[in-house]
Amino acid sequence: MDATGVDGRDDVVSHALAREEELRVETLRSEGCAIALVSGHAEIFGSELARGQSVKIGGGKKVAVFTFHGATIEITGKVEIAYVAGETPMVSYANAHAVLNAKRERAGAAGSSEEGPRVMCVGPTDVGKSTVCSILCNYAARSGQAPLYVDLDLGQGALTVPGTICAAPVDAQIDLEEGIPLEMPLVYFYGDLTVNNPEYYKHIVTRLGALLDERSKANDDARAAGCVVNTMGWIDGMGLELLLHAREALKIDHVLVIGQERLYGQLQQKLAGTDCQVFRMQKSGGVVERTQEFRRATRDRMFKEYFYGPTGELAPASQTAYFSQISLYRIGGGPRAPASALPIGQTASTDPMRIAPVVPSTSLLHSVLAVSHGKTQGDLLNSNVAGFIYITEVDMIQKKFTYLSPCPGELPSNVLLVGNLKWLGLDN
Ligand SMILES: Nc1ncnc2c1ncn2[C@@H]1O[C@H](COP(=O)(O)OP(=O)(O)OP(=O)(O)O)[C@@H](O)[C@H]1O
Repeated sequence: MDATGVDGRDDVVSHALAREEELRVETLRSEGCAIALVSGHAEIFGSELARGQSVKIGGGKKVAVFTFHGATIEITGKVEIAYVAGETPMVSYANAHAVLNAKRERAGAAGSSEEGPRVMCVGPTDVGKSTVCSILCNYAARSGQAPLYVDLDLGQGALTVPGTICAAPVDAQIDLEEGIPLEMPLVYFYGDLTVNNPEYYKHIVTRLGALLDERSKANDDARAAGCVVNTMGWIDGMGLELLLHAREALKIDHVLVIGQERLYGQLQQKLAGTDCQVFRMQKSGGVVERTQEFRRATRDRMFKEYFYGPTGELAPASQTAYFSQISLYRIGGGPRAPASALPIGQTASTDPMRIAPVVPSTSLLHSVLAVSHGKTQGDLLNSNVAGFIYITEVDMIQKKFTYLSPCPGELPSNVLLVGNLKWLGLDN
C-alpha cells in the first residue's frame, strides 16, 4: 500500500505485520531509508521503536523490524528489498535473554556475590553473531541492566575502528542511528584485520579479561550485569583455539553457538566438565551473506564514522606533528635471525611480543595509528589505547606528519602504535 508517511513524503510503503513476524529491509548501497512504527509495538534488533517517530537506516544496511504482537510499519524511500518473514528465531533469542536475566537478578540480589552471566556468541561468518549480541544487550538494557558489550572481532567489530578489541557498557538500548554509545570504551589495538600473531591477540584478550574482573570486583551492578561477547567467524584450527582461549580468559559461562552443529558438538566436548554451558541457537533466515567487497566498504564506513561521526556530525581536526615529537612502535613481527646465525636444526622465528621502534616514512600515509596510554616502550604491551589518528600527509623533507584527530588539541600521548590498518579516506 502506498501512502503519505509520518515524514510527509509520498514515497512511502506500509507493511502490516502479524504477531512474531519481521519485516526484513535491505537498503540500497547509495542511499538509506526511514522506518517508522505507525501502530502496535516493534523493535529493530531488540531496540524498541517509538510510535510515530522515524528512524534513519543508512545506505548498505540490512535490518529486521520484529514484532511480538503485531504492528504496522512504514518505509520511506527506495530500498533494495523489503519483505515480511514469518519464521524467525526471535522468540528463542528472547528466551535466552530470560535465562540470562534471571542469573543477573540472582547476582544482583542483596548480599549476593554471584557473578552475572558472561555470554559469548560464536559461529562461522555471517550467521548473525553481532546481531544476537546487540539483541541480548538491548533486552538487558530494557530490563534495567547494563552489560558490557565486548567485541573480539577484528574485521567486522561493531564498536570502534576495525583491528581492535574493545568493550563498552550498554546502559540504554542501542541507538539505531548512532550505534553503541562510546563514552568510556576500553580499547586494545591489535593493528590488523586477521590474527596473524595469535600470541599477541591472546595477550590483549587476557588483559581485557583481567580488567573485566577488576570492574566486576569494584562495582556490584557491573558484576551482576555481566557481559556479552562477540567473536570472529574463524572457527577452525587456530580460530577454535582462540575462541577457547577467550572463553577461559573472559570466564565465559554461557556459549551460544549460532548456525553450526559441528562447532556446537566440538565445544560441548571441549567444555565438558567446566562450569560453562553451551547452547545451540538457530541462525535467522534474514542474515545476509556479505561479499568481501561489502565487508571492505563496511570497514571503510567504520573508519569514517570514527572521525566524522555516524551522521557526519563531527569535524575532525587536521594537525601536524614533527617526527621528533612522537614515538612510533610496532608490536610483534621482530626480524628473523638469519639461518646462518642459528644452531643447526633450529628454525628462525619472529618474536610475537617484540616492540620495535618504527622509523617514519611515506609508507605511513593513509595509516590509522593508535594513541597508546602506555608512557614508555615497556608499557605498550599491556596498555589500552586512548583513540586513533589518521595520517593524511608525510613530509619527509620537513620531517613532519599531517593527521586527522577526532578532536583538536594535543594528543593524550605521543606514543603511537603502528599496525597494518589503512583507510583511503573520504575520497575512497
Ligand atoms: N533477521 C535479519 N534480517 C535482516 N538482516 C539481518 C537479520 N539478522 C542479521 N541481519 C544482517 O545480516 C548481516 C550479518 O549479520 P551479523 O553481522 O550479525 O553476522 P555475523 O555473524 O556477526 O558476521 P561476521 O562473522 O562477519 O561478523 C548484518 O548486516 C545484519 O544487519
